Amino acid sequence: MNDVFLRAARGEATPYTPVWFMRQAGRYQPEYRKIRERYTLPEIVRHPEVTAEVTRLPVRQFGFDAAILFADITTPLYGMGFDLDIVEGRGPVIHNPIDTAEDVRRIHLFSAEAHTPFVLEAIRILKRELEVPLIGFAGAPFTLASYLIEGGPSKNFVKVKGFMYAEEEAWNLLMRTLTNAMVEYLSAQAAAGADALQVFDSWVGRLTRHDYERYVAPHMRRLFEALKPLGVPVVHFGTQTMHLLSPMAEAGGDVIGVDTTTPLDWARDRLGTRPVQGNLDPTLLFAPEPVLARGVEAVLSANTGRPGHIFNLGHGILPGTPPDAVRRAVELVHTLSEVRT
Ligand SMILES: Cc1c2[nH]c(c1CCC(=O)O)Cc1[nH]c(c(CCC(=O)O)c1C)Cc1[nH]c(c(CCC(=O)O)c1C)Cc1[nH]c(c(C)c1CCC(=O)O)C2
Repeated sequence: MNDVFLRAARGEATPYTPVWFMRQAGRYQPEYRKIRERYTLPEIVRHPEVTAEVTRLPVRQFGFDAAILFADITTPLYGMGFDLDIVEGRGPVIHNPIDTAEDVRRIHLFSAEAHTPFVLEAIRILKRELEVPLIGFAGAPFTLASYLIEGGPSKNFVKVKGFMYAEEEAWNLLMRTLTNAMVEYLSAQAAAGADALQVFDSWVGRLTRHDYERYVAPHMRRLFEALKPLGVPVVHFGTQTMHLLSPMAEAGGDVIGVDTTTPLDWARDRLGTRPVQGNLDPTLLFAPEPVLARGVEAVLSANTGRPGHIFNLGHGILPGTPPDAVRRAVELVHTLSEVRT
């Protein structure tokens, strides 16, 4: 197996910089769009063979050094009693959002075996066939709570923050409930064979540092503490989180995911030897080749040759990204990083 990704995640020196992209499987691929003509996203996830095929596709096509399990951060929410749809171009929409403390108490206890057996089966299939490490993942409690309380994607996060400020006790119960569910979900993924895990706290950067420390950090600390015995590296990722780098790193995660707005060298200087993942601007994949090459080079040099760098985008691949640019970006990371080490 190609274990360059896992070595970098442990902070070890590697012959070249490993690369994978968040949302590397998706609508920018004609092959994925073809599968989507027959299945909706939740249907793909409920068919382990189809999930395995969609997960493998970008690895085979573009030479990524890791695969990420095809699912969504909303996948475990159905079993917890939420009724939701994923609306194209918009994101998850919850038909029975959380409004009151009473709604929090009604959330069902999550069981990975009972509610997401198809996810575990897809992992087992993939582990038999993949030649690169498989990354399992889950949404972080704050990001999940933001969908559950807002009822869908949000711009200003007024409802979720309003609930957090006004109903602190119910908020903490919700965060504890989501933390326990995600520990159960991620532990089951690791037991099924996932080689690494990523926790997506995509929207946490919209909190002030003070609010993060009060309302989120204690739960994140408990989450990462509970994942430690699994013995697999865990990536902790958020976007627009430059002001949260220290408290997020302190909360946990073996690798810190750095988004586009946080300079990688600045992050590395503050994280010491802790491995980092990131942070090419996803829009550079729409740029002329020399501009893309310059962008890749800039990310590699911001890392200043230190071990423990996993190349990624600063956030997910955008719809409409040309597949050839993805292929070229992977090649550039491999060839340019090989020269430097
Ligand atoms: C916030 C979030 C979600 N989902 C996810 C996050 C965290 C990462 C991030 O911040 O980008 C995580 C996610 N979603 C998906 C994956 C699969 C694996 C991979 O990275 O290749 C992963 C890791 C599949 C998906 N999840 C979704 C798609 C879109 C495709 C489709 O409908 O086929 C895919 C491939 C739907 C989804 N699901 C969500 C959104 C905002 C959307 C996009 C809506 C749209 O643009 O139509 C919620």
